[in-house]
Amino acid sequence: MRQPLIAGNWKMNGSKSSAEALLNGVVAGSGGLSKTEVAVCVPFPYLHLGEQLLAGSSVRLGAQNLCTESGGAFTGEVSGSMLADFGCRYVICGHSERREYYGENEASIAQKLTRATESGLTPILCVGETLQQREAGEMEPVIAAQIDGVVERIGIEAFAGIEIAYEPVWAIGTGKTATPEQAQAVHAYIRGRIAALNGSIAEKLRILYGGSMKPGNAAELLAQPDIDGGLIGGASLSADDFLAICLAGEQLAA
Ligand SMILES: O=C[C@H](O)COP(=O)(O)O
Repeated sequence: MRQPLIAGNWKMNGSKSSAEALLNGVVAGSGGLSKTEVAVCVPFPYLHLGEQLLAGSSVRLGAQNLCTESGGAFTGEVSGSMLADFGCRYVICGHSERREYYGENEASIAQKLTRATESGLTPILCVGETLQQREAGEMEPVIAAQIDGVVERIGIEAFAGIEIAYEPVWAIGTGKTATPEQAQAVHAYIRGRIAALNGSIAEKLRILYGGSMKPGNAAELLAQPDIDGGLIGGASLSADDFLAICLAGEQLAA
């Protein structure tokens, strides 16, 4: 069985004091978790705080983006090696908000995945369809293109060091969650697509679900055979809610 990964994506939320309280709350409440991996992907300015407050705990630190380049004259950008320098384990790549608002596409996402792995980080590659695409019956081709566009650039072997998050855009921050059956079907589709290229990588690949996962629906989503964790937005801003989701993962992994 794949070890569940519950990763919080704080997005652009918080302040120094709320970040400190949230990090302390997650550390305090996660001490008893041994079967579930827990991570928090914080805004760049709070990485140093995260590095300090997560030290000595099992909670991993992550970031939400990185530059396509490894260093140099790229004003405003942050490199993979800088993230690693602050103790990051994970970095989110290709989140739908970055695809929509910042023009990220398979070419730039593939570069980011390469920069991340070169720096010793584990990328969390986000894929997912919009409501319009789902209703038009284009869900599978959209997801296939998002995966294939990366695979053809970086090779399937790179997926041995990558996590995937399936995030239906229509479920992000909307309170609408994919049903466990809907999510499982897409997760199985993603795993099958990878398995067609490399069965052993597909078997080990963790595919997280993201999209209004909350304490009330986490257990039934995480119980699905191809759902290996969650990428949690809104609910990760409350230590209690986030820890309740982590506990759901822990109980299922037991
Ligand atoms: O990265 C996290 C996802 O965008 C899910 O966000 P949400 O839990 O607020 O729907």
